[in-house]
Amino acid sequence: MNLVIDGGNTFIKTAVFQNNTILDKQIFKKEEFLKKIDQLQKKFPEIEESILSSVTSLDPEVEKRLEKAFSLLRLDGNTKIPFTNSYATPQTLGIDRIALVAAAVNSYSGKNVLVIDAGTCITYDLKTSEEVYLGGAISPGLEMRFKSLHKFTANLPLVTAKPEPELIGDTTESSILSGIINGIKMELKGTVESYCSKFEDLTVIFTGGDSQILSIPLKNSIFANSNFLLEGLNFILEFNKTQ
Ligand SMILES: Nc1ncnc2c1ncn2[C@@H]1O[C@H](COP(=O)(O)OP(=O)(O)O)[C@@H](O)[C@H]1O
Ligand SMILES: CC(C)(COP(=O)(O)O)[C@@H](O)C(=O)NCCC(=O)O
Ligand SMILES: [K+]
Repeated sequence: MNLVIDGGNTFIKTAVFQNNTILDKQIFKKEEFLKKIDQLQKKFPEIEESILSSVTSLDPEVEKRLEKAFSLLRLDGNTKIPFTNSYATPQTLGIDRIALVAAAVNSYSGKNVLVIDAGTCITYDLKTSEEVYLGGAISPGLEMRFKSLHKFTANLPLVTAKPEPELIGDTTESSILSGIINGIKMELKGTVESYCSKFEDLTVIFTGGDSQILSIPLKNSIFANSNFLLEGLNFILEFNKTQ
């Protein structure tokens, strides 16, 4: 039984896997981490291995607790991975993006895949049909855009996201909702189109905490998968057991 941990810039996500099936999934803030580890250890005493991917620094006590409770694989730039990483600066590559590409290898090997993860940032990652990771893009996430409009202007309010805003906003709030949510959707559609024109038979995976509210029409080659990064971490953990 495996415990996989995805430490993002906003939330920690964990999943317990048994034979590639998720038995439990949690999403929580960093401050709750220690309590959550104890709860998971009690609920799933059969957990033996764990993998940690964090894009931010964690409380050293957390890592100590994880190492004590389960054998811990820390995902970093040196971890063995099931694909060729041709990113020019592998040492600065977000390890969350490594996990997303591993998930693409696991579920769609032999295919060109674009993985879009809408969280604190929106990341775009391209894996070729030959299992080579080329890179992609990093764009400000949904909340970041609301916060930046508020923080970097004199009078704009901090608006809370609402689904499906009208194209033409006729109030300050609806103008901001349209500019941000419709703007991101147009970014998503335009980016998918650009990648589709460069890579034939492209599979697109849409994931991340904001993928629901930012959902775009899922054509036959676009799939939503809220557990994609967690699946990628489990695949890397299983892959390293065979190395
Ligand atoms: N349970 C939740 N509570 C609050 N916000 C959530 C929740 N699930 C998803 N979200 C949305 O997901 C976003 C964070 O997505 P996530 O992929 O976890 O980010 P990251 O991986 O960068 O930490 C938040 O900005 C929020 O809009
Ligand atoms: C871009 C990210 C902050 C995304 O993190 P997230 O939205 O999952 O919190 C993370 O992938 C990162 O820190 N990347 C480092 C720069 C790079 O990938 O080139
Ligand atoms: K992300």
